[in-house]
Amino acid sequence: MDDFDEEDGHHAGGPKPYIDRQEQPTRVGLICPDVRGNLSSHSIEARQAEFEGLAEAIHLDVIFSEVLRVREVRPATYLGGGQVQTIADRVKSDKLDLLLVDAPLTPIQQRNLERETGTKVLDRTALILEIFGERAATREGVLQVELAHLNYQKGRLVRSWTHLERQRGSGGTGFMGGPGETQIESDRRQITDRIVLLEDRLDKVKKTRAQQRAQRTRAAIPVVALVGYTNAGKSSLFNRLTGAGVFAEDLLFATLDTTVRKITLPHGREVMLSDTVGFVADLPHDLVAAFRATLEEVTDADIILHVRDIANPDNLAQGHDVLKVLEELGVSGETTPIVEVWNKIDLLGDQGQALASASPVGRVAAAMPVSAVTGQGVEDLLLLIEKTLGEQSRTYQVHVPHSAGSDIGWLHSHAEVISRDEPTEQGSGFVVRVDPRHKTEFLERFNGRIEGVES
Ligand SMILES: Nc1nc2c(ncn2[C@@H]2O[C@H](COP(=O)(O)OP(=O)(O)OP(=O)(O)O)[C@@H](O)[C@H]2O)c(=O)[nH]1
Ligand SMILES: [Mg+2]
Repeated sequence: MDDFDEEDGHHAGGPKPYIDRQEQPTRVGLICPDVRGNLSSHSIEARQAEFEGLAEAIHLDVIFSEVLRVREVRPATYLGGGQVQTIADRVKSDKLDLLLVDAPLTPIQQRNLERETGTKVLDRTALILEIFGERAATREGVLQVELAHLNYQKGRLVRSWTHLERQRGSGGTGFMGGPGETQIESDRRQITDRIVLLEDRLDKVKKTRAQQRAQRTRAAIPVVALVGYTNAGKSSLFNRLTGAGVFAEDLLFATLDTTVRKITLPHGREVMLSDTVGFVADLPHDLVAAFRATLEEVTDADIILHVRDIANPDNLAQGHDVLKVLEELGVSGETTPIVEVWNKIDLLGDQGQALASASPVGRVAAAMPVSAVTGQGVEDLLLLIEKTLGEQSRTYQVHVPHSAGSDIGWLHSHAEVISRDEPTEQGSGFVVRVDPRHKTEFLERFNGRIEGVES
């Protein structure tokens, strides 16, 4: 793939997916604990359906999926004793390879559950990391996932699970059937070393990206970032707007890497549109942190398009989850205009009624119902993007003397030059459009030479 694999003799491609497609599919049981007093805004049905979707995202064979009422979380096993026993029986009778629990399990809970059920147990975070591990394609994605993986793994003693161990062979850093217990201590030291190494490499990746972004900023092309819950339709919309063939599928976390394409808005203005990784409820902190480099497209965006699957009954709670992740990234409706895209309106029975009762989450600049599949509303969305950008930028008339060559250069690289008068002896008059991010510098540089402003 690239040089970094040889560099340190580590395995290629970061955490290896443990599923061997030659072998039989992994038989899993899903447990969705419904904890009393839990303040989740998602309905338990939505959570369960999503958890099944996550398992299917890496093609696990879901043998059963059950909601278990938990009156009180037990520190030792999370679930109640009777429940654990029932599950253990089920593991045997259904010949399960793996149990997935939709909860944040402590390392101790995970170990005890594994011991008492006699099978490998993974929690929600581990499953999400496993999906990301399988999906990561670019060098950056691989680095980020591996870093998140290692940070998660560091605090856990991973029990060897011989069957999986045999399936996946040796040498992976994935924790599905991770290293044997005897190795753990030395592994832990290696993990820490590797974390330092990865962070260093990600820093370099970040610098490259920063340079690329700086070039775009200099070219004054605004960035419009698509964000949203996984499966909301970001990539479908991206493809419709750009004609690009980005992978879009009914699959959670279909997209992992950011893709950027230039598009032209109806009145000729160009913007960079970026498609990004989807968010999900309880996205592991380490993962958000690790993906910061990729998500810098979002933190730097001039406009955020928050894509919501308006036909999903759970979409309001999903919308709030997205705002939470954005907040972790330091982005909100206060810092960046957010336009909500209410996608999948083709799936609504009574569109008028459904949309009348829909409402934006958080502070938004505007909302636009669309269908990425039929194209309905998409043209209006482009106009809305143009208008929102226009509201932010201002048009100025400035006068620049011939001696100030560098100022003319600055205008061409940082602003949009709309027109230039015939030069006179005193210099030239320009009409330029300036984005908010360049406004301060513009006002300082052209102080005293601004002859008119229009918004
Ligand atoms: N009916 C309908 N389906 C849609 C629409 N937009 C997207 N979809 C479907 O929704 C599924 C998810 O679409 P994607 O574009 O992959 O969603 P995404 O937000 O990029 O998902 P991730 O990359 O997994 O975060 C696909 O099966 C799409 O065909 C729409 O407007 N109407
Ligand atoms: Mg996508």
